[in-house]
Amino acid sequence: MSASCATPAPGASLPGSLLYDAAALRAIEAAALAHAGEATALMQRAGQAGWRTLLSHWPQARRIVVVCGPGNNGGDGYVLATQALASGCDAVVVRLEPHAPRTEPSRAMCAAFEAASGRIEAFGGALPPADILVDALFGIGLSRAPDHATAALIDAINAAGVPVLALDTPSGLSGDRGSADGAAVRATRTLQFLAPQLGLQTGDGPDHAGALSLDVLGVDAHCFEAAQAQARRIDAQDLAHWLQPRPRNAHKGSHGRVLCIGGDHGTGGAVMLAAGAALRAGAGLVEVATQGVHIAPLLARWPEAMVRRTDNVSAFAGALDAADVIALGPGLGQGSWGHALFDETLDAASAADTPLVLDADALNLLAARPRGLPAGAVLTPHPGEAARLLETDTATVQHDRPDAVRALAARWNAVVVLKGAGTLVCAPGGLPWLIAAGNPGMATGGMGDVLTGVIAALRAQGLDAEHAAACGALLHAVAGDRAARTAGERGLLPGDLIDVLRACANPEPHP
Ligand SMILES: NC(=O)C1=CN([C@@H]2O[C@H](COP(=O)(O)OP(=O)(O)OC[C@H]3O[C@@H](n4cnc5c(N)ncnc54)[C@H](OP(=O)(O)O)[C@@H]3O)[C@@H](O)[C@H]2O)[C@@H](O)CC1
Ligand SMILES: [K+]
Repeated sequence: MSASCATPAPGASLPGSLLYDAAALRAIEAAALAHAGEATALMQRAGQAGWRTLLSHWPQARRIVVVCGPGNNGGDGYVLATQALASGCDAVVVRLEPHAPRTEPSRAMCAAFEAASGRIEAFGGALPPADILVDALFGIGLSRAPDHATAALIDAINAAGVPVLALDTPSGLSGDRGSADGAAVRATRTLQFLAPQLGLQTGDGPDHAGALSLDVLGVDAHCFEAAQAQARRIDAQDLAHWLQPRPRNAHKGSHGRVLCIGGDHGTGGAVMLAAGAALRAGAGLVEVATQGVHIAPLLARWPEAMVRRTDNVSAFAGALDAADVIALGPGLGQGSWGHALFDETLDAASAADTPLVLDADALNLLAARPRGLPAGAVLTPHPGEAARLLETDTATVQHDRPDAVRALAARWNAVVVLKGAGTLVCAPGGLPWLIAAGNPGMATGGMGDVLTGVIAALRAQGLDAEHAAACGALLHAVAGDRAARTAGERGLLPGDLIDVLRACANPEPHP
């Protein structure tokens, strides 16, 4: 294999930024309190940051309704409401009877609000008229699904038809897992405190959190050393880290040879998409092993590809030997043809240690007939395939995507790309990568085939399995966003991504 993309040397700095969970935030908070003293000081800063955020995004708002819960998240809300009053706005706190403040600092902030003649209303089924709602019900202290009365309050927030600013976390959503066990606020914007939470950026997180802001509350940088990160977030800016300009004396052999295997009768388009994506993502040579009936249309679309008919399985042994990377699965099916190709390919790849990218039916076949994989394999399941690979159900995977991707990587000793909103990529025992790009237009048949081709092409160009998977998932998502910018998300096709892949795969180098 060649090296036209760069895998960072061990210890080299990695792109992106870190994401955390509630335990990490507690550790940062403890370090900050040990350093700076009082909890009320941090709460003051949090509420003031909330007020600044509200003012900068909704400067016209005059009627401000703050929904406060019983903990310190509620305390932040009382500070914000007090600030709003001081600025001449009409600020009202709404809360459930059992949600009177329970912590020392939130009691103090509630008392300060009342001392400033702030009004507190008990929620009786309807919220007062508002230009904006502030969600200060629960933050990182959410410990269970909201009960009936709390769910009614959350439903009223979501039904109010005005912008919602959530403090720290949209109430009801787990900032660790990216899922909700019951009712959860759908915010227009969420202002996170201290450090960004992983759960706001994967699964249901983006739909509930809305736009994201962060305020570190003036906490000293060393306080963050105590916190264990849960993921590394990468976005479009980070592509240039891996996709450097090519050396001037490169030749096609420098960029590796990808073999795409799949396309049973009726699903030939899948392997064509994978091959086209591999070509556009920069593979030096792309060969396709498929049913003979697909060869003519494939060559009409991609004359650059080499083809191998596989009506007879033994006919493509030479292609297996020659490949630097094998992409197995697009359109493979689970019939006898697919089974035979699956077995033959895994045997050959294991014997020769050829890097594999497995998708679609290759994953279903693997789940049905578990076997060891050669080192450095990449699996790209959607949540349903992930559930089969973990012998669980899709809801369980989506309930805790970070846990699922770590478990998959450990179970299969492979790099795993768990697709869906906030795609996660994880190597065995590694820190997951969070792909901060992509859009719901990409939830269309064939998008996964494009991803498979992209990852295989990057692997062929010299990235190791983890970096090929992370960079490939990012490149795929960035291409999806670029294609959607032209004419919208609805109706976006995998072929639209392939059309823009080349432009995305050649980012401007960092200065
Ligand atoms: N980290 C920091 O440095 C800073 C943190 N700050 C802020 O503090 C927040 C964390 O505060 P927190 O620990 O008091 O937790 P919080 O989210 O208010 O909720 C806990 C309360 O809710 C209750 N409760 C939970 N679930 C419930 C349910 N389903 N239904 C009903 N009740 C439920 C729970 O009751 P319990 O589980 O104990 O019965 C408890 O009473 C953080 O997100 C940030 O906004 C900033 O002030 C400054 C810097
Ligand atoms: K909240």
